[in-house]
Amino acid sequence: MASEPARPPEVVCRGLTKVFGTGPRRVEAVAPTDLRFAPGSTTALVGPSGCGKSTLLRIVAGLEAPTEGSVLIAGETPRTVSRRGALSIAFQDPSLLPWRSLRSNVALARRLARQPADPAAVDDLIRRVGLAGFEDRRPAALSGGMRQRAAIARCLVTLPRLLLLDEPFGAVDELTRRRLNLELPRLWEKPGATTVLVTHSISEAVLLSDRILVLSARPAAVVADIPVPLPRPRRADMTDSDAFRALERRVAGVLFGNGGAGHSPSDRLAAE
Ligand SMILES: Nc1ncnc2c1ncn2[C@@H]1O[C@H](COP(=O)(O)OP(=O)(O)OP(=O)(O)O)[C@@H](O)[C@H]1O
Repeated sequence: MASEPARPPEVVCRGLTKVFGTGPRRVEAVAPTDLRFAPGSTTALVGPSGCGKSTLLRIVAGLEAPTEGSVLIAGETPRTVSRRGALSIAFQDPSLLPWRSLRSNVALARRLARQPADPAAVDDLIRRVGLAGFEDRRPAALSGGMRQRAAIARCLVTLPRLLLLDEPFGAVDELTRRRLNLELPRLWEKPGATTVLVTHSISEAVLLSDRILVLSARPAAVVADIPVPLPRPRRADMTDSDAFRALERRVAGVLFGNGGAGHSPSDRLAAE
């Protein structure tokens, strides 16, 4: 990649709240919340379905205004950081432009971030996500797992300092998901981005993160802040270790309130 990336930022959220609608349609999505994400760390947000995880992530991304409170990314607003491509967000639905090739979809991210074209960086990233040879294919000619890789490549091509991932591997089968969980984090861990990830999978949260924030049912509030002191890079065999299993049980215990008994760690968090 051409230029040396800047240091990953600290993210500070103060007194965030989010209320949608008014009167009978009023939905309180985020309770007053203070959050701090350390530079270069990966934090997973887990919580019951509909609790406000995506809303929180969208506020950090500047896509949604908080009702109250503020987000500062190394002292700047999300919009300022986003405008120069230093913040990227990936959604469960990769939303690639269907009429453009894979290469053109990835290259477009740099143009939108007003960064100079860098065809070599685009092709390098496509190769690193395992899609070499598919550069000229349109999204419809790629599998679901390939589209998710493409979306990650599109996110990373601007060298974001803050990476926000909303269920980025949610739409692929379990086997592909496990492979992507092991392969793709290396791409953003090496250059060092501050990363916040929303996931429904407890084992994915443990595998990917340095810290897991467990959120309550709506409105989202942090009910547990759990460090994940497993060495990096994470490897497939770690998921069988006692330390890994103990972390899964701890997260499940907070989520399900019974020590995690009766729930497999890969349970989708469907409780409302
Ligand atoms: N634009 C909106 N207008 C009104 N209500 C909204 C809007 N966006 C989200 N909500 C509501 O806010 C609440 C939190 O939604 P959010 O998508 O943040 O939850 P989530 O935890 O990410 O859910 P899931 O785990 O199912 O993806 C939900 O009740 C949702 O219906």
